[in-house]
Amino acid sequence: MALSEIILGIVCVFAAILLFFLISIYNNYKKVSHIPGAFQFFLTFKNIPIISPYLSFDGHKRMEQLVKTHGDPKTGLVRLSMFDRNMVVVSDRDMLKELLVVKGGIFIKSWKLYEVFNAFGKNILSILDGTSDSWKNHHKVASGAFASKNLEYMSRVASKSLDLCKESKWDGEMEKALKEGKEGIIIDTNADFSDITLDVLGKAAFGLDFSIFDETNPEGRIFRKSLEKMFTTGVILKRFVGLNPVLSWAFPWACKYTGLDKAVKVVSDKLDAIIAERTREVELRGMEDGNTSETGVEERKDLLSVLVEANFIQKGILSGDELKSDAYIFSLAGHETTSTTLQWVCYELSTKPDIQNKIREEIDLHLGKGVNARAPNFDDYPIMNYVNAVIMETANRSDRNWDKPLEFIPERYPMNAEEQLRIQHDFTWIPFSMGNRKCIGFKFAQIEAFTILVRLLQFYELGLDNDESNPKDQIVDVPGVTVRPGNCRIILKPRKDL
Ligand code: HEM
Repeated sequence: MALSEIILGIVCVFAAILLFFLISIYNNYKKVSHIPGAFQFFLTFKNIPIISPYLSFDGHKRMEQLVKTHGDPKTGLVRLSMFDRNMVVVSDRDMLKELLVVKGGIFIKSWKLYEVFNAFGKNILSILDGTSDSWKNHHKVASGAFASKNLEYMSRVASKSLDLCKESKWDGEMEKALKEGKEGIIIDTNADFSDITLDVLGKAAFGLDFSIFDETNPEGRIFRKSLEKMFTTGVILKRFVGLNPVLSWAFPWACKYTGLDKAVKVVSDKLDAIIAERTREVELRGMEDGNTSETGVEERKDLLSVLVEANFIQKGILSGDELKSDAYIFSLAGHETTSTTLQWVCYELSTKPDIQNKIREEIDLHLGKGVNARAPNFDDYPIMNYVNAVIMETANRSDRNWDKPLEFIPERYPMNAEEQLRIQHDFTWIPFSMGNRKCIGFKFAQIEAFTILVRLLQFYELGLDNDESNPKDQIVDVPGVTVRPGNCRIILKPRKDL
């Protein structure tokens, strides 16, 4: 075959692909042509010179900019073509209410997005229709699981997890740094908060020690590694191979080759064993309609145990496999999200010493200072409103609901727990979504972030090592399930006032 024929063949293939894309975009455009607002193209390639500003809207800042510059002037609506489907960006409070509450039964979730979470079958997150009996059953049982006894237990675990990271990692590094005349240590916020929140998750969600800060529980470590493989390799393979009409034949082979098969088996077997054990225990305790009989079996408070118990109280409306799938999704939904929130809070506080001092004053006032200080707990959460306002402010970025949205003003929130809760239900603050598909773990996440942050600030002052006036040293958005701060070097310094 002549070279010219090969080149012609390649050109034809590329032309066919391009034509396919253009037809897909046109077909998709027809579906949303009646919606106002700009129609933009979305690609995640960030570094294509000249065209990347028009093709990449991945970070939250870029998305905000897009809504502002190209959104429908009245509502902020923007339509994005994702080539194989459309995305409509909605940021208007009334519209969100319409979508998530009034017409929540019509706007069901997208199959393509949520199928990747069905490693063990459908679960509370991946059931598309929030009005279906199946979702209602999952929700009924899961709501019972996020009970105060679990949250109270989790906050004790969270405080200890911070201590464990401090003792096993930061203390040693700090001693060395101080000896060398440095004022503190630079921490890897992504790795360290990920470790802390994963430690919390293992203990408070499964009653398992993942052995993150020591080597004492090899079984826990294997489980954790397998879980992480499912979160990363598993989700990516399913999305780009398993659900790809052209490549799906290679999915079983890819699972075997990457070791995903083994990881899924480890997680599945362990969750089955825990669920069977906890079911036996609940039956032994004779739980029914919330009454506990005295049988001597100690009551467990981790999420999975409380989930099994809630299912028992609901007369077993979920099967063992459904419980397993919910447990898996709790671990996926509840890990990176909280870690990311903490990373952004630390970044904000490290650049705002006044707010950091104010938050610490509230902490010291309630928990004492120095050797007399006690660790935070569940009961402190509704009292320390400034800490919560700082966390809420970090997660808030909507100029359709707030004045000066890009300025960091925790004082914009009411300083009492009831009022803070009210604005979490009226669409002025929506990081956990709204309506019946609102994050079921929102209180778990808020109390966890609260506890870890308070404990951290009891020991340290936070500073930023980046020189933000240098464009090359600025914090960048790293997109993932959530957007985390990249290139962020937080300095921990021992508190001078202790
Ligand atoms: C800062 C931390 C968190 C944020 C910002 C967050 C945010 C969200 C959002 C926006 C949704 C709606 C997603 C969708 O419908 O596709 C959601 C759903 C969900 N979240 Fe969270 N979440 C956080 C922490 C947690 C934690 C700690 C857990 C569990 C331990 C959890 C469990 C869930 C579950 C099970 C759902 C599905 C609820 C349903 O569809 O009925 N989340 N979360």
